[in-house]
Amino acid sequence: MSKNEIGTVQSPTNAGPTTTTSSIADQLEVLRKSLAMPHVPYTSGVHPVKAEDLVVYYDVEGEKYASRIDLGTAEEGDLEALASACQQATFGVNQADVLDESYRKAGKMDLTKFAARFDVVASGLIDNIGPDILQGQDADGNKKLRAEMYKLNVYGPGSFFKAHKDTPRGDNMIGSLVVVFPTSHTGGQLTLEHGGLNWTFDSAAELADPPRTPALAYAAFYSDVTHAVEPVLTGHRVTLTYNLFLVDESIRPAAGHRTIPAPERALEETLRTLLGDPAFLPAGGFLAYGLEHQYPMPPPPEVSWVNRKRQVPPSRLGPVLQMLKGCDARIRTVSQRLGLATHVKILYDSGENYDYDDEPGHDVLADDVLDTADVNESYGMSLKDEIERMGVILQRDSARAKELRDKKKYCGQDEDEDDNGENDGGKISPSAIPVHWVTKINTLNRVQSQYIAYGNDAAIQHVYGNAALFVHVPAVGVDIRAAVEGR
Ligand SMILES: O=C(O)CCC(=O)C(=O)O
Ligand SMILES: [Fe+2]
Repeated sequence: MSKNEIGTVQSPTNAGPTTTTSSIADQLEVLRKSLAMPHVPYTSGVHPVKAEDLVVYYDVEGEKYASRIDLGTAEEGDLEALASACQQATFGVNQADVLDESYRKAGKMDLTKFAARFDVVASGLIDNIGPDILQGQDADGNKKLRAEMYKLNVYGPGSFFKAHKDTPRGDNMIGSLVVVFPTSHTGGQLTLEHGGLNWTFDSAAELADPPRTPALAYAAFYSDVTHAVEPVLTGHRVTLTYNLFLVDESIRPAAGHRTIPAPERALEETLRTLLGDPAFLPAGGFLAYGLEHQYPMPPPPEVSWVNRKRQVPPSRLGPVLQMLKGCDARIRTVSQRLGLATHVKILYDSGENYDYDDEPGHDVLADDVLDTADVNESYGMSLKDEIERMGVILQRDSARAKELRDKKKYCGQDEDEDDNGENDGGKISPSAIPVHWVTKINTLNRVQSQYIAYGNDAAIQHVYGNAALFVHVPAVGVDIRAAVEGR
């Protein structure tokens, strides 16, 4: 089954904005209807994990050493051993733990008795369920979902848990998460009820068909959802349960109380000064930085054609921005604090594949690796023109022009003293974006694409680009600059 998302499974039959809502009353009605949309108060699915995530170490009463079970490969005998190391599960009634096998029949292990290798954060599960459970509450970056492991449970044949709501453990508890290991069993479905609607999550069936190991089944639901575990018919159903909390990041002593290290402070101060200077990029532009660290770079994107239009997928460089390290990360952190957007982009020199004197190129900035597979110079296409068409042209500041001059010298090309590389013989487009290169671009994060070059024979050649960090500086007068200037 594909992931079942809160709020998206049931489609509204009686709601949806109308096109001719003229009065406030009409608008309020639309609002009401949208609030009355049936809402699915849980999210569930199957989550792939690493094989070692299925290992659990556990205590056995009277034994000095822990036992180990691999729940990806465990056989009945192994599972029976785990079950017999459990205590009888209780449930909460009026703040007391009650043992009643007519209400709940299952084995439990407290946190002090076992260690599970599965990590709800590192496995990505918490990130997977987060958006469904948070429903945009994290939009301002302040709210986060935190999962606290609670118990390990074993439901052998005939085990069940009748309908209940979980005992809230703290004001900020928002729900529960159940993770079901892929041990072979039937029955043990989780049934859920909320607002008069019912759902069933058959984790055993989800895990078995098609068999997807190593994987875990999971269900996360809000605290006000009544739920039950149907009787297990065969085999053992082994689960980890977690309490889910909504934590307010803004009151954590994180960013606010962090002592800003001197290099970061210095960077921030300089940037502020620059932004406050009306002569600095008055019409806006970029501050550009060579990347200090290496990151995984994507291959050229899969471009498709629909109705003769090139369909370029969204840039895959966004994730790199989340992984920046060291100095690269510092640039982004500081820029972000000043309200400036940072991007990882690819810089191409559109003249790089040519003798520079014949075809002086431009610096071309692209949002992703370029797909030049359709460029065939023997059909009269020019790689240079195509690159310039696929990106935006940047001006070359004096630092960049010098760098190119040095490179040319190094490569043994004739150097024209008058050509400072900046204006490419006056041919640079007036719309070229001004850039200040703060640190030199390098080839640590090089990307390559193929094209067909025209020579004596048409031949496959490569075109290279290099990733760098670009901080967008708005024009003087834009709010961000005004705000920064005012400090
Ligand atoms: O195992 C499940 O699916 C749910 C367990 C449960 O409801 C609980 O432990 O409170
Ligand atoms: Fe429960």
